[in-house]
Amino acid sequence: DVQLSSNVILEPYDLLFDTAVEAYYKGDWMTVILNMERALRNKAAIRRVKAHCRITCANQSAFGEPLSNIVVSIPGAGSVEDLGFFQKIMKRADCVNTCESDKIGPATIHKITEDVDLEFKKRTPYNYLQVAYFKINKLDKAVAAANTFFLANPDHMEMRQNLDYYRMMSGVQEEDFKDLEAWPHMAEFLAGKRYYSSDSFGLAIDHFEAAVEEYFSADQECRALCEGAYDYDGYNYMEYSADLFQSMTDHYMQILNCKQSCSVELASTAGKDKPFEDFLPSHFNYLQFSYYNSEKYEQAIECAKTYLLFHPEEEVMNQNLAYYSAVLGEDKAAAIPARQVVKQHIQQSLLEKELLYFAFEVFGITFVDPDSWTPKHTYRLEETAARITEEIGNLMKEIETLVEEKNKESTDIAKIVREGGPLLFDDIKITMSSKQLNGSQRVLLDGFISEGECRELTRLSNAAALKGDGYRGLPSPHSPSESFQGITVLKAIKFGQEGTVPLKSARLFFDMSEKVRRVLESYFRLDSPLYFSYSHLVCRSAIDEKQDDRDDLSHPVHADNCLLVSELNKCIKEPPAYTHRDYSAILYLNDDFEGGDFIFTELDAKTVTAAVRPQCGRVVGFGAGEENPHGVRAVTKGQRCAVALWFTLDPKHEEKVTYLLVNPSGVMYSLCFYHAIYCDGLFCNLREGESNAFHLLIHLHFISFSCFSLS
Ligand SMILES: O=C(O)CCC(=O)C(=O)O
Ligand SMILES: [Fe+3]
Repeated sequence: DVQLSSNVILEPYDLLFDTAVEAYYKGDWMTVILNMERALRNKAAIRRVKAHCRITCANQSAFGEPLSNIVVSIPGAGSVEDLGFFQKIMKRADCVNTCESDKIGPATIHKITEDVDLEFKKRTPYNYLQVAYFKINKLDKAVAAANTFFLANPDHMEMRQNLDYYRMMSGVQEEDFKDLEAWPHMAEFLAGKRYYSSDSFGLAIDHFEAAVEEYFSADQECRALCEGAYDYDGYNYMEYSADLFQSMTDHYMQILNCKQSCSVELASTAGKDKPFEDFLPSHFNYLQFSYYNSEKYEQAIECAKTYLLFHPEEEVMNQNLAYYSAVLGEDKAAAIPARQVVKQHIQQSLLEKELLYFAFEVFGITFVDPDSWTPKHTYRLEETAARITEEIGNLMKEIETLVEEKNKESTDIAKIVREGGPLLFDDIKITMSSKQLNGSQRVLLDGFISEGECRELTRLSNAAALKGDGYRGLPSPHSPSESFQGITVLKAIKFGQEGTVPLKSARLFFDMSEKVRRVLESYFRLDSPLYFSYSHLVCRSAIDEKQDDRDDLSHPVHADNCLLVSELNKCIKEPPAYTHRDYSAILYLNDDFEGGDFIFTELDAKTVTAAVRPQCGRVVGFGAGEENPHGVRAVTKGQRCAVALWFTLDPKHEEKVTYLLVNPSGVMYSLCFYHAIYCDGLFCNLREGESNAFHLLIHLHFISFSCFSLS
C-alpha cells in the first residue's frame, strides 16, 4: 500500500509505463516488472489521493454553514451572498489543490494523455507483466497477470492460449487465476453469490455484508472522483463560451450525472458486458433470503424493509416481510427499521435526480436515470412533461444501446459492398461505378444541383472569405501556388444570421449536404445511417505569378481516414487520422478553371487509377479508407470550388453543430446541437422513420436553451 505521506512527488505513471515498455523491447524483464508494477501502484495511489482530498475538503469546508465575515442582512445583499457562495467554491478548490499537491506533487505532472489512459483501461500493463513474470519464472504472478488482462480482453486469442497453456502446467493452481484489478465490493458480491447458489447462506451473508460495506466506500470514492475537470466530450472545438453561472450549472449537472451513473459503474465487472441490474437493491434481496434461511428473522426483516425502500410496491417482498413479521411477532417486527445508510443513499440520490430533472426542464440538459427504483412521482413535473421525459429517457436509452451495439460490431460490417442502390432523385444520374473507376467503394454521380445553385454556393464561399473566415489570402495548406478558402456549415449559418451572406444560401449549403448524404447512404446500401462528420465548402485559386514549373498537386494524395505511408504501400488507421470517417463525397460547383482534376491512386500515391473532371452538380463519393487514396491535381488557372463532405457510421462522431430551426416564414433562427434536418414551424422534418418522441426531443431542446439562439 502506498503511504499518503506529505510532500512527496509521485512518479507519473505514464512515464513509468513508457520505461517499462521500452525495457520490454530490450528484454530487460526486471526493469519491466519494477516500472510496470510501480505504474499500476501510482495510478491507484493517485485515484485514492484524489478521492481522499475531495472527501476531506468537503468535510472541512462544507457549503452548509453561513460565512461569518460577510454581512448579509443589508437589503439587496444578493450579490454579497453570491460572493460568499463563490468564496466557498474557491476555498474548496484551493483545499483540494493543496491537499493533492502535498501528497502526489503538482497536478500538471500527472496529466495523462487519453492514449495512455486507454491502455490502462484495457489493462495493457498486465499483458507486458505476464511475459516478464513468465520469463523470470514467477509463474503464479504470470498467471494472475494473464488472467487479469484476459478478463478485460476476452477476445484476445493469444492470451487465451497462454492461459490454456498455464492451466496445463504443473505448479499452477486454480487460485493463481486472479483478477488483480477486482474491486473489493465486486469480489465480495461475487463470492456471496457463489455461496448463495450452493445454499451456503451463512457464508453468503458474510460476503454480501462485506459487499455492502465495500460498496459504500467504493461509492464514496467513485463519487468524489466525479468532481474532476469539465468534460467537453469531444466538442472542444465548439468555442464553448457559456457564462459563469451557466458553465457552473453545466459542470455541476455533469457531475451529478456522473454521480448518478456510479450505480451502473459499480454494478459492472470485467468479463460481463452488461452491469448487474438493480445492483444495490439486489444485495438486500439476497440478504433477506439468506437470513431467513439461517433463521435470523430480525435481520431478514431489516433487509426486506431495506429492499422495500427501493421498491415499496414489490409484492413478493411485501409478502416475505409479512411472513417474517408473523413469525417474529408483529410488534417486534414493526420496531425494526430499514438500514439508515440506504435510506440516506436513496434520499441523496433522489435529490440529485430532482435537480437533474429540473436542469433538464430548464436547460434541456439530458439526464437518463440509471436506476429502476426511482419512484415515478419524484418530480413535480406536469403530467405531459413527465411523459415526455420518460419517452425521451427511453429513447436516449435506446439510442445508447444502439450506439453501443454499433460500436461493438465493427463499422466495417456495414460496409459490405453492395453498391448500386436507388439514387432517390430523378435528376441524379450515375456516370461511373466502382468498376469504371477501377476500384471499390467509388461512384461518380451527376445532376445533384443546378447551375444557379452552384453559383449561389460559390458566392457563399467568396462572401465568407471576404468576411475573413477560412484562410483568405493565405497560401493553400497543400500547395504554395494556390490560395485556399473554406467555410463550414456552422459558419455559413452564423454569417447568414449576421447578414453577411444570404440566409437562403446558408440553407442551400445545408440542404445540399443532406441530399448528398442521403444519396450515398442509399447508393451504397448501407445497413446503418450515415452521419455527418464534417462538411466544408472549399475554393482553391491559382496564384497566377506562382505557376511556372509547378509539379506539385493542389492536394497531395491521401486517404481520408488513415495515414498513407506510400513508401510502404500502407495506410495506418490511427490518430491523428480521422479514423471515424467512413465515407467521403465531394460535390463540385464549377469547371471554369485549369487543372484541378480529382484523382484516385494506388497505395503508392503515384499510380493513378482514375481521374475525375469536376463540373457543377457532380459528386464523387467513395469509402474513406485505404481502398481509396486520392488527391487533386494542381489548379493552374482560375478558382475551383467544391463542397467536401465526410460521413461516419458512428453516431458518436456525428457533427453536432448543424441543427437548423426554421420558423413558419422560412427564417432560421436557431441552431441546435443536433444534426437533424431543418425544422419548419414547430416540429421538425426528420429523416423518415424517426419516432415521434424524437420530434418532441428536438422540440424540447428548442424551447429550452440548449440551442444557440442566433437571433
Ligand atoms: O477537392 C477534392 O476534389 C478532394 C479534396 C479532398 O480529398 C480532401 O479535402 O480530403
Ligand atoms: Fe480527401
